[in-house]
Amino acid sequence: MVIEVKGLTKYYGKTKAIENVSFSVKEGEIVGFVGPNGAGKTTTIRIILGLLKPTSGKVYVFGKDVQKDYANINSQVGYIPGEVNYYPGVKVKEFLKYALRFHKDVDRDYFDFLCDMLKIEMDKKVEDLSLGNKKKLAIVQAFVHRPKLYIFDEPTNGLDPLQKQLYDLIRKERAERGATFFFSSHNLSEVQKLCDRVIFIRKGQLIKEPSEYFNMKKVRMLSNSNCSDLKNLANVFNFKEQSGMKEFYYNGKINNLLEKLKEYDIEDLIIEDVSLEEIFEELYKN
Ligand SMILES: Nc1ncnc2c1ncn2[C@@H]1O[C@H](COP(=O)(O)OP(=O)(O)OP(=O)(O)O)[C@@H](O)[C@H]1O
Repeated sequence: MVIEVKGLTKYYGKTKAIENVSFSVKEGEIVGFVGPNGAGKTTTIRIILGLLKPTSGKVYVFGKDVQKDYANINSQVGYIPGEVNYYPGVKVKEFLKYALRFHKDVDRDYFDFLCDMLKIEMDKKVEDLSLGNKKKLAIVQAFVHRPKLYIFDEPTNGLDPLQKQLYDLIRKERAERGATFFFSSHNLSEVQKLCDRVIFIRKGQLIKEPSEYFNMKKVRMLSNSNCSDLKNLANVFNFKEQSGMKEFYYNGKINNLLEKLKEYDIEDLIIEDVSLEEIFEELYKN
């Protein structure tokens, strides 16, 4: 395992931020960490990086305890924080020169490649950069030493054009070097495009086994039959009916559903995939 989080709990004074959070991330995986504002994503990420102490629980990165060994571990991690703040009065090129000094043996060709790809404007002052361009500097910082593990806290935050560039880089690093990625987002469609797996967090606790919802279908049918016993079919959720239009979610075997539907006189039927957003909303509602 590249990341192992075991029973993490963190209180800020009396405020409980996360409670008994456990999960792991394997080598070469791209894992999304998704939850609404205040769910506990940043807290979890900061503990994984050794920047915050948990109230209880343990985190192992590359098999090492982050509380004891974070300096060693962090040299193999690329991190993009949620908020990027830089010293004012410095030019981009000066800042990057300084940032590179933290790493041994930086591959200059790869550095040039990153700066070209992201169209970094070397002669601008850091404080004059737009938020998107500041984030680009954070991306260069995170990727330049080609670490084995990347941890990002809301890396693109609604910055659409940047998202594509970042995702291209992520795919390249995984394909060429088997790198591992763990990143938080509240944008589910963003995560859906890229991740092998998503871990959901809400009010400081993981939502168990959300993957079972990934095959959820939305069924809409027009029928004047009385279909109210559909509510009792296994794996039917949120059955709603308005005049002849019936709508529900279904999470079971399609054959079982079709078998049941034969009992009704149906004028029209649509069975479609449900977006992660919608699944998420349904999960949260319940
Ligand atoms: N330094 C702090 N002191 C007190 N409470 C805090 C502190 N940092 C976070 N919290 C609280 O802990 C909870 C989890 O916050 P956290 O920032 O980890 O969530 P998040 O999922 O990253 O949210 P967001 O997406 O809004 O950044 C929230 O209730 C937040 O108000």
